[in-house]
Amino acid sequence: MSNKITIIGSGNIGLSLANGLVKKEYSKPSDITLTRRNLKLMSEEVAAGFNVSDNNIVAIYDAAIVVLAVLPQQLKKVLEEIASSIEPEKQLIISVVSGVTCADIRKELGNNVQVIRAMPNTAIAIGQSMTCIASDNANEENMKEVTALFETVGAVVTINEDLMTSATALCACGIAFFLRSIRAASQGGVEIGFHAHDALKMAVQTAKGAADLLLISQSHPEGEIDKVTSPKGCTIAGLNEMEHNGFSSAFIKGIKLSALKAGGLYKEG
Ligand SMILES: NC(=O)C1=CN([C@@H]2O[C@H](COP(=O)(O)OP(=O)(O)OC[C@H]3O[C@@H](n4cnc5c(N)ncnc54)[C@H](O)[C@@H]3O)[C@@H](O)[C@H]2O)C=CC1
Ligand SMILES: O=C(O)[C@@H]1CCC=N1
Repeated sequence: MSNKITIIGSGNIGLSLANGLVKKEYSKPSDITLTRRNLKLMSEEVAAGFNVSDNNIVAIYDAAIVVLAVLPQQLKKVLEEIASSIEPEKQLIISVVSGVTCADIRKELGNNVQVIRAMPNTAIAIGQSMTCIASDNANEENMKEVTALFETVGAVVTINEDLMTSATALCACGIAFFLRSIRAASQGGVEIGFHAHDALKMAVQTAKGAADLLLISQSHPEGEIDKVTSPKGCTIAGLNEMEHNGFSSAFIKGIKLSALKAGGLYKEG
């Protein structure tokens, strides 16, 4: 397989992916082509050594991997544009577009094209993504290649394609949910006496410590919570107050709604 990658759609996730692959030395910037309709917005990427193009057909010409990273409502136009230029025996499609199945993509690109769906999150830019991948027709070699690609920029789990919208909600949207909870913690910190900058730093490190406790010790959140909640103590008082106000319930409901929405985006237009 050649090492050329073309990313169609250089927005938030397309650029995060490109930057992550370069940062972790999976690719050189010169092996990645980024496409966007308005190239005036790509001066930073040009300076970083990426190839840029506003012509998707030219941009995929010698790519081994074509990554689709446009919005669901922008995808049909892109697929129609590149359909006759894709070379199924030489090129693999990776789609990070939410709510669009491998079969939907093959409907436009042809049945012999191998398509792998990937759902990363924006932490891919710093090599810390949780990426779920799925395919209904890719061969083992391509699945291994794509697993290796995403493993250089975070953790990878292979799932059934019908769980892809759930993965979108839990992992891709999830970045925003955890960020908002860190922001809320820092706002609480300001109310109890810290300057905003210090409160945010303290909240971020505390969140990182909580995540690392689970990752490194392989423990369960409730087991770790039990270690913090002293009898009649201040932690259980705060935690129960949050639960009385629907903390877990709000999180669960948000994830369920995001999953519903993620599944419907392509059809809604
Ligand atoms: N932002 C995120 O955290 C994640 C997004 N996704 C998925 O990735 C896709 C992109 O999302 P974002 O990056 O957030 O959106 P975005 O709006 O930031 O990026 C889309 C990019 O595609 C470009 N574009 C539109 N039409 C084009 C065309 N015909 N040719 C070339 N470029 C074109 C736009 O100019 C824009 O730069 C969506 O389908 C989304 O569901 C998946 C995982 C995480
Ligand atoms: O909000 C969205 O629709 C995209 C998909 C997952 C993360 N961002």
